[in-house]
Amino acid sequence: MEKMDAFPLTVKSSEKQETLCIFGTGDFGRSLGIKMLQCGYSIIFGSRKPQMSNLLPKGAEVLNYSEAAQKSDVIILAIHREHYAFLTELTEVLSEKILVDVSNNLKINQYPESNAEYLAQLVPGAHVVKGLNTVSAWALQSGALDASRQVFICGNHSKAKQRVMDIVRTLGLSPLDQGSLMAANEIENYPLQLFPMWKLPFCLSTVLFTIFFFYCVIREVVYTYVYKKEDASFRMAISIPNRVFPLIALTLLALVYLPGVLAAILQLYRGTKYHRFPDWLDHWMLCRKQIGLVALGFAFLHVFYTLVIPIRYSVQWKWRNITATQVSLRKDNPLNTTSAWLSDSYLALGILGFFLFVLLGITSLPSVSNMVNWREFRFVQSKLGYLALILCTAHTLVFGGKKIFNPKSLRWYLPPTYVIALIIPCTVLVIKFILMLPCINKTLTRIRQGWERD
Ligand SMILES: Cc1cc2nc3c(=O)[nH]c(=O)nc-3n(C[C@H](O)[C@H](O)[C@H](O)COP(=O)(O)OP(=O)(O)OC[C@H]3O[C@@H](n4cnc5c(N)ncnc54)[C@H](O)[C@@H]3O)c2cc1C
Ligand SMILES: NC(=O)C1=CN([C@@H]2O[C@H](COP(=O)(O)OP(=O)(O)OC[C@H]3O[C@@H](n4cnc5c(N)ncnc54)[C@H](OP(=O)(O)O)[C@@H]3O)[C@@H](O)[C@H]2O)C=CC1
Ligand code: HEM
Ligand SMILES: [Fe+3]
Repeated sequence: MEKMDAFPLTVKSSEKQETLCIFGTGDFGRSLGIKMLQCGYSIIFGSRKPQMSNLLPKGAEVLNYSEAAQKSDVIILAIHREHYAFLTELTEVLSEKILVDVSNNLKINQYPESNAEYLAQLVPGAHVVKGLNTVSAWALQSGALDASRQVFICGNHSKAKQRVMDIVRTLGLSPLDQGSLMAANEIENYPLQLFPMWKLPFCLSTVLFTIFFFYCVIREVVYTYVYKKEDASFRMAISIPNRVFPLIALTLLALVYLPGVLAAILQLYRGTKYHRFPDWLDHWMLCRKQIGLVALGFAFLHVFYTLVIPIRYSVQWKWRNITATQVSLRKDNPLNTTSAWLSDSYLALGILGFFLFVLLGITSLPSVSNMVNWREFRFVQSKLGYLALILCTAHTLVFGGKKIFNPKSLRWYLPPTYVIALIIPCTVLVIKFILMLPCINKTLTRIRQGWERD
């Protein structure tokens, strides 16, 4: 029985002794060679100085470029684009071979054409396939492929592409076919991007934080010092952040839903949905998820900063003083039911708004969004998202209460932060409300179904 089990295995592994050729004995060539040897391929390196090459994996053969190329019909070029020129001398040997371009550049759009297209021009007889540029030499060697196992592949020759995708799969990675060599440019730019969708929300919150932090310092620390000669600088640790964080959370949440209403206005104005949106609106629409998640982060900060209010020394000191004063003056202080109602309502609105906010965050996790269909996802993201925006806006409105319109709350003409926090959310909600009026909504729906004015 044992022999029967072992038999098919040996056949399979001997079948797999496919020979692959790697040009270049640098970091990437070596790491790839080791990985491929481990996966059962036999490897032949091509090098300028085959005798000089040490540090190469055991079991690999090293020849000069032209000899190595003859040994295999798949050649992986682990060479920088700048050094491709010598390949023109090898056109004859390389004709009809599969050339895998793994190269990256230092900058986005560094050259007019992609490296892979340049290679295809240099060696017209070969089948060029782009791929593997998104895995790092280090990750291949250490086996720590935690970041991403996806490998984008493109090429004009479909058999060549299939062959490379099989190799990628054997290495334990997941190939993703991106189409013809025209996609190479995008594949080469991909590893050069640093969180492109997170840039806007990140910059936006940094700018908002800086501006409003200083705004509050002026209103609450400098103003207090000038008029009351009191040092309120300790407010910079908790009180002021707890004005700025919710302000950013609410503003960013409104900015998630603002592009949707702007798009609707634009569609109504143009009377068609078949015109492209301007680039800025397009980009804004595409990073709404990221803006929303950053907003959620700030909402969490607000909630945690709010939780510690009762245990802060300055707050306890204030309460003790009020109590002591009341005792010494023998003044009693009956419960004001209206204040109790207002205070409880704004807290309840905040908690419910936060709950929906978190729900939105949870449904954006891939494992959750994969479980719901498109309609359900839109329902949560759009309807419940608006509800979250309404609740959070109401939370702030009720918290501000009558003070919002009271000129006494201005300090040096500067309104309190909650007034500023309400501007964009209220604008979005008012426009959304107008867009939902039956006559406007009907036209919008028709436009979105393809109807055109005139
Ligand atoms: C915490 C959090 C997490 C988030 N996670 C995600 C996420 O994972 N993924 C994500 O995409 N967004 C996410 N967002 C962003 C946001 O919730 C969604 O973009 C939301 O769908 C925007 O709602 P909207 O009503 O403005 O949608 P819009 O896309 O503006 O749509 C408005 C209405 O118009 C219709 N419509 C729009 N365009 C067309 C068209 N071309 N043709 C026909 N009908 C059209 C829609 O059906 C909809 O009824 C998240 C937000 C937050 C706060
Ligand atoms: N390092 C990484 O993590 C990754 C690298 N890549 C890509 O892989 C390719 C190789 O990268 P890497 O291994 O890091 O680079 P190295 O500089 O370490 O290696 C390049 C190799 O190219 C060969 N070569 C051929 N002609 C020349 C020449 N004229 N001048 C210099 N070298 C030449 C050399 O091999 P020999 O001496 O044997 O001839 C050299 O070792 C690049 O295109 C890179 O963008 C892609 C993904 C990740
Ligand atoms: C568990 C949920 C929440 C609780 C308990 C809560 C509680 C509070 C409290 C106590 C204040 C008053 C702070 C002060 O006295 O300085 C406040 C203010 C505020 N909250 Fe919340 N909140 C919650 C969720 C949210 C959410 C989700 C948002 C918006 C996205 C939000 C936006 C605001 C805003 C804008 C202010 C005004 C800040 C200022 O200018 O002083 N809150 N909240
Ligand atoms: Fe061919």
